[in-house]
Amino acid sequence: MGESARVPVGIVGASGYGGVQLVRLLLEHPAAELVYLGGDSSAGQLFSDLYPHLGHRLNLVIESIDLDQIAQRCQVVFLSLPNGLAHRMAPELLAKGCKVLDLSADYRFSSLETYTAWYGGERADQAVAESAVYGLPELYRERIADTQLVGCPGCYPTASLLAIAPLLKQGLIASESIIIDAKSGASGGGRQAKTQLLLAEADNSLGAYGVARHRHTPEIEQICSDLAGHDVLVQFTPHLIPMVRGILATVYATLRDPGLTREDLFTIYSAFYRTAGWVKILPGGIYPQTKWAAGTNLCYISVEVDPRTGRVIVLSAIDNLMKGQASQAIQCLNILMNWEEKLGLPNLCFYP
Ligand SMILES: NC(=O)C1=CN([C@@H]2O[C@H](COP(=O)(O)OP(=O)(O)OC[C@H]3O[C@@H](n4cnc5c(N)ncnc54)[C@H](OP(=O)(O)O)[C@@H]3O)[C@@H](O)[C@H]2O)C=CC1
Ligand SMILES: CC(=O)N[C@@H](CCC(=O)OP(=O)(O)O)C(=O)O
Repeated sequence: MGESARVPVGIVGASGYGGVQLVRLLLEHPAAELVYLGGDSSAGQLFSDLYPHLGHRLNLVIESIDLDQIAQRCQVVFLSLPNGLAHRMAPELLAKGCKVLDLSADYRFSSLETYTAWYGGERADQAVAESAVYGLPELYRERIADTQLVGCPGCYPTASLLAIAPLLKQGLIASESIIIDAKSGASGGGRQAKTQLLLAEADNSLGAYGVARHRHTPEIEQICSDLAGHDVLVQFTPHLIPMVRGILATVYATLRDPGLTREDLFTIYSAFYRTAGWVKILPGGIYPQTKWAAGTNLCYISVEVDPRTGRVIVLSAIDNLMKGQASQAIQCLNILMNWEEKLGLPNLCFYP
């Protein structure tokens, strides 16, 4: 593909953790050209002053937000902002012809009533929200290819939904029995200063948070309900673990047929994800480690059965900043633009 054929792309919220991952990936992307970086408190600064290790590749200044300017210069815009901001920008960018990929929660919900019940704020863009497609390619690839607005999933929902989708889609579990126990590294909380994410608070410790009320619960439930064809509630408990990157979700559910074996489920999962190059189903007895996914767009899954309890146990590991956020958004970009889905996406972890 020639240099002139590259599609101009911008990132609003470039200084954050999602932003810098997008920058890193787009600099290596053969079909996209990074032409615009936007921000708030970082506006006016050279991106390389914030992230000097990328200075040899990038000489862009972070600009304050001017939607006219962005739409004139960019064909595709990533919004990597705190929740509650994208909905003030996306409708205008869409009206001006841009394709938009929102990494926040603003466009993950088809019902704004659900969104505002969990996230608060006022919304008047129900029609735009309904036009958005949930950006989990393994489940909604065809719809992503056909939209102008992608609501990219949260990190815990990505790990959890990939773990549970084959079971729900094929009616293999009692849908009211789903329990998700998940652990995340501290980068899940973003780059802004938060006391609980200080090294002295988070190191040498493991604790749950958001118990029975985390905002990813309704997001997981929305997609589970879509897969099952009826309303599904889940029990979801996240934990903060003293590491930087990675999520491990352990999902428990009761099998409708307690005679199903680990080998049966390995076959079912392998078939379900046969066209999904980023989901790796591990052979029996091998359980995923978060570090295997670090820096990649991969999701490692293993499925186990406990014949004593009749439960299935699914383990799912991703990098929260990659498959859980930025690289999944690039995967969606590739689909949206009708490019090869693997363009610009790393598939080898950087740990030994
Ligand atoms: N971290 C993760 O693992 C995941 C995060 N997400 C979601 O992705 C989004 C981005 O997350 P993350 O990168 O972690 O967040 P960060 O806190 O690291 O970054 C937030 C970015 O938003 C910018 N920003 C804040 N307010 C404004 C504003 N008023 N106008 C323009 N820019 C603004 C900041 O710019 P400046 O520095 O210039 O003020 C910064 O670049 C969030 O919605 C998050 O919930 C989704 C999946 C995983
Ligand atoms: C460790 C940590 O704090 N994780 C974040 C994950 C946030 C995320 O994935 O983003 P959205 O808010 O866009 O859904 C949390 O639990 O809120």
